[in-house]
Amino acid sequence: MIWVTGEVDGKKYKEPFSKGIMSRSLNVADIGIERAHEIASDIEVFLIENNITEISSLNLADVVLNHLKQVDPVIAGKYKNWRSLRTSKKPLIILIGGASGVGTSSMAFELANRLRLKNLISTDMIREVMRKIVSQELSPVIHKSSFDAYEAIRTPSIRIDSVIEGFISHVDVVNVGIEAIIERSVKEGISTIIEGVHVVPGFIRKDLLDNNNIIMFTLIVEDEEAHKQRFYSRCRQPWVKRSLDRYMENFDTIRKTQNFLVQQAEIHDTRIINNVDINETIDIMVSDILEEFGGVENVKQKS
Ligand SMILES: Nc1ncnc2c1ncn2[C@@H]1O[C@H](COP(=O)(O)OP(=O)(O)OP(=O)(O)O)[C@@H](O)[C@H]1O
Ligand SMILES: O=C(O)[C@@H](CO)OP(=O)(O)O
Repeated sequence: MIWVTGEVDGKKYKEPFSKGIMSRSLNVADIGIERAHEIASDIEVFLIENNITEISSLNLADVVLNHLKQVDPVIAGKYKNWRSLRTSKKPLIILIGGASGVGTSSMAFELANRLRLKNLISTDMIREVMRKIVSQELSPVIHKSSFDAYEAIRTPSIRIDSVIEGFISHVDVVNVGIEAIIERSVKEGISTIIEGVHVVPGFIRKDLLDNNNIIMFTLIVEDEEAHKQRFYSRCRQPWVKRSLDRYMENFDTIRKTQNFLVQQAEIHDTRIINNVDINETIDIMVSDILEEFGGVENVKQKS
């Protein structure tokens, strides 16, 4: 038996070496699960051949890194960035925005799984709480959806497009909750993913962005038909109660909000991902995160 020792919050731990745990950790570095299993097996063989029956997690990470440097320097760089990120004192805050139906919830869930992050918050849930606190009279827009909030605007529309006017008013209210979640996550030191239509480039307070490990992505579905299919696909899931008709009736305004999000992302230099292939979307986000916060070295894919 090989034992791995470590310390978390001042408490020492000792657990059996597990190839499964190591594979999941390697997979975060964008290695791919099959390759990760192979490398985990190689590491186990190395430990056995060197009669290592107990090793600290930090020394084990060095063993893995030295092995990866021989196997593939690009992967070694990604693993090094991931370790640097994992041991960072600052929590990682990931914000995933996108128009209704583009896949922010699904991608956030996949990313949380890949990065082994436990804190995942939907802006729809933040809005639901706010709807209980803020009355219809005080803020009619919060009681609507992002794409039909314009129907609740009381003040005369001063912008070119009332749909965007309504979207901005709606998001502005939910944004108070988003910033509160960011502040709490930073205060508690908990890495968090926040996802939903209310994550808009340029709407988050600059001091929050500048002082923390925060990265934002804007997901889109470029192709209109593919975007429509997302609503069909979601409504086929038995537990989904949201009616397909409502999204189809409002599809044009949903597309208008997507165009606005793209404009905002371009102005604020936010990564836009055309969310077509789940694995590609996740790989892009993981790669950006490792490069942005791994900090140790920029890892360029082999050409
Ligand atoms: N990259 C993808 N490829 C194929 N299907 C996807 C992809 N991403 C999401 N989907 C599917 O599209 C549907 C909508 O995804 P999801 O509910 O995550 O969208 P959303 O952006 O969270 O929507 P809303 O903001 O309205 O809740 C789901 O059925 C999901 O499985
Ligand atoms: O406001 C919206 O655009 C969507 C986002 O998920 O919420 P709902 O489906 O509740 O309208």
